[in-house]
This record gives sequence, C-alpha cells and structure tokens, in this order.
Amino acid sequence: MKEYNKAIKILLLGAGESGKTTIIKQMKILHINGFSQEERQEKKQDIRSNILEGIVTLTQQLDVLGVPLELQENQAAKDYVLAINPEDFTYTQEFYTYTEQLWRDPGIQKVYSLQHKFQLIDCARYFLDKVEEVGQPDYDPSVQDILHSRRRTTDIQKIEFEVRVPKKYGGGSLQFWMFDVGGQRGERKKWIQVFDGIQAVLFLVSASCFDLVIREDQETNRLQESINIFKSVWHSRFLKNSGFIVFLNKQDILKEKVTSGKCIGDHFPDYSSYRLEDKDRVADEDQEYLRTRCFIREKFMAISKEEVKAVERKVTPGGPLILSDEGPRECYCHFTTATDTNNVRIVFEDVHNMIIKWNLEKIGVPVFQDYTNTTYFIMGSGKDYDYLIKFLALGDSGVGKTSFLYHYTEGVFQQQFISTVGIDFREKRLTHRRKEGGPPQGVHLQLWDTAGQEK
Ligand SMILES: Nc1nc2c(ncn2[C@@H]2O[C@H](COP(=O)(O)OP(=O)(O)OP(=O)(O)O)[C@@H](O)[C@H]2O)c(=O)[nH]1
Ligand SMILES: [Mg+2]
Repeated sequence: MKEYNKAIKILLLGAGESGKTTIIKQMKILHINGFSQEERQEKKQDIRSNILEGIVTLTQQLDVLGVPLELQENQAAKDYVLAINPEDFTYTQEFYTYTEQLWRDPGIQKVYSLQHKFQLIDCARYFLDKVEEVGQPDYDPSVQDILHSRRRTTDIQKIEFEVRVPKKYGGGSLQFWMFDVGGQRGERKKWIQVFDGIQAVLFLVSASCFDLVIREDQETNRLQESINIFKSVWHSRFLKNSGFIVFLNKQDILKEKVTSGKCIGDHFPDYSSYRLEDKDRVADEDQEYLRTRCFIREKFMAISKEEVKAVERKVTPGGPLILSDEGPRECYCHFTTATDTNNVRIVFEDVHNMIIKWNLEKIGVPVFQDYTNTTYFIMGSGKDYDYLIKFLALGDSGVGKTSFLYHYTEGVFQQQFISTVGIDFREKRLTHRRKEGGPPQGVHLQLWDTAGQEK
C-alpha cells in the first residue's frame, strides 16, 4: 500500500488501435531496459501473424471489391492464401514466397489503396514490405519492428519506471506506474477497475482514422468513436481529480493521408468552416495537414472546456492573489507519432513535467502563472489563511518572482531586473472577508522570495 501511494499513476486510455501499447513499448525503450530475448521472440510471433492477417485480408478483398490480379501466374498464390486457416497455421517458406509475390501484384496494391473500405491493421504495409527478411529462419526483430507490431490488448498491464525530476521542481526522481488497457468496446468495461488514484490520463487518439469505421460494428466512424469515449471519461466522476493529456497520435499516417488528397471534410462537414489560426501555422508544413490536425484537436479541446470551474488562476497586474487551491481541470494536447522514439521522448519530457506540476498542486502547492505567462509556484503554509500565511515563490531565474511580489505588496511596478540573492520576504496585511459570512478577519501575508539562479 505504501508503494502504491508513493508512485505516480498514469493510465493510458483510448479506442482500439489508437497506440496505447505502443506508448508502453516506448517507455520500456526510454526508461527500462528495452526488450529481452524472450520478449523479442514473442514479438516475432506477433509480426508473423500481422503478415498473415494483412495478406489474407487483402487477398479476400480482391473478390469483394471486384479487383482482378494483374499477373495470372499469381493465381496459385491467391488460392494458397485463401485456403489458409489462421487458427491452425504453420509458417513455411512457401507462405513467405507466395505472400511476397502477391504483395507485389498491382491488383493487391490497388486493393491496398482502397483500405478505407475494409479493416486492415496499420502495420500491414510495414511488414509486407519486409516479408523476405521476416521469413528468414534467423530473423530477429529490430526495435522498429517491435514498435510496429500489433497485438490487441485484452487485459490490464502495468509497467513501472523512474523519472528524474528537473531541478526547478525540486530534483530527485519519481516512481511512475503506467497502466495499459484494451481499447475495443468489449474491453472498456474493465477500465473502471484502474480509475482509482490516477494522477494523469493519457488519452490516445488515432488522428488518422477520420475515414475509417470501427472493427466492432463496422459502422461507427473511428474518430467519432474516439470523441465519444473521450467525452465519457472526461466527465467520469472517478477521474475528476486526474489531469488529462490527449495524444493526437499517428500524425505520420494523417499527414500522408491528407497530402495524398483525402479530406476530413467528407466525414466531418463542419470542417469546411474551420479556419487555421496564425499561431498554429508551421513554416514549410502542408497547410491542409495543419488545418486537419488542429480541427481534430479542437474537437477534443471543446469537450475539455465544457466544464471549467470558475476559479481564475491567472495573476494579472493589480489583480487579486487567489488563495484557493481548487482550480479548473487541465487538459493538454500533443501531436504524436507513437512509433517514433524521438518524438515520444520529446513529448514525454513535457508530460512528466506536467504531471510533476499537477502532483505538487495536489499536495497543496498552488501553481500560478504570472503576467509574463511563466509558470511558477507560490507555496502556501495551509488553508487556514485567516491568520498568518507564508507563501514561498519558486521558479526559474527571471520569471518575475520579485517583480510580482513587489507589485503585489507595493501596488507599483519596478522596471529593473535585480537578481535575488538568498531569501527575502515582503509583507502585506489584508482584511479577509469570510465566504460563509461573519466578521472579517485580519490576514498577515508573508511572501517569501527566493533566488531562481542555480548557484
Ligand atoms: N504509423 C504509425 N503506426 C502507429 C502509431 N501508433 C501506433 N501505431 C501502430 O498501430 C497499431 C496499433 O497500436 P497499439 O499500440 O497496439 O494500439 P492499442 O491502443 O494498444 O490498441 P488496443 O490494445 O486494441 O486497445 C500497431 O501496429 C502500432 O505499431 C503511429 O503513430 N504511427
Ligand atoms: Mg493495446
């Protein structure tokens, strides 16, 4: 129990195939020791069945979609693949040879280009392109292969790892527990088992799936399903105290889709009136892709704004110092490619800091933003602010701790930047009006200023 309380618990949620397990694999690469020989052997089995599933699906669709094979000599390969029983199959060299032959046939390539009409795993092309290599008896999957392999999650998994805390948040390290769950409809009833005590939910969205329907009913739009799930978990009372970070994942596939001419507006008509804001423009990036990804982000952010508690935290010059530690729930968004370790590393630096910040808030450290929009902490000594309250201003050098405290106590700005050395304090006496009525009480504030520079 003690251990459980110590660790920061992160829960991965999202629809099936959104990339949750891929994030777990990345955490293993980044924070644990990668994959053991035994795990690699296990993944080899998954990769083989990914190839099997890919080629069987594509070959079956030849007839469904009325697309003929272009090369007559591939008929024997087609017959062979259609006769496979995936439940009881031994992988032979013949299988790999036929698969490679079929995959190169322009007929199969035509079917592949129509994949929005049927259900195909995302990694089909990745592995079909390397059938020959996977078919070798001594094939050992690379890290990239493992990241692309697909196996549906059917139980709840947990990994543990440690993350170093940046100096500005106190240094040391923190223990993280990350939970993975299955995202398909039948799996979601298990989610509630892990909702308790979760500090942060990472909600994975397959942003590229705007033109696909879900496997479960072959009818509901995949992106819409994801939006619906997000709405229900965001409003779940069991997750009221959890921070949310949305990963708009599969950006690589989304970009490829949009730049090859697919339009989200064919599935979400409100796209036509959506305009890309200047702040979201990125130099040398395809404008339609940027517009699409921001439109998707807007769909999720709109839900997260549906319920914002009326506590304003932004400290404006001359504005009130807010004493409540109860704040709006925060939801952040990242564009990710879960199969790209470098991308995940960068995104997670932000995520860890976010979580550490939330964690500090939970133990009674309100986090403020100053008027330069830089986040720093003012640490209260407790909720009993009818009497003496001590606040401690922490934050990087130059964020404005001294200016803020000076301005707050003196009511005027001090223009020059004087780096604080050691610890200093300013005082202010106020009359505090009790929320519940009764006589106002005198409050004595002590605002302790600290030096943000490292030395
Ligand atoms: N190209 C690409 N593929 C991705 C990305 N993220 C995940 N995938 C692939 O998508 C497939 C599904 O990913 P998983 O991580 O298994 O999805 P999941 O959310 O765990 O799915 P369930 O376990 O069914 O809930 C795998 O083949 C991944 O390699 C991405 O950003 N880009
Ligand atoms: Mg999974």
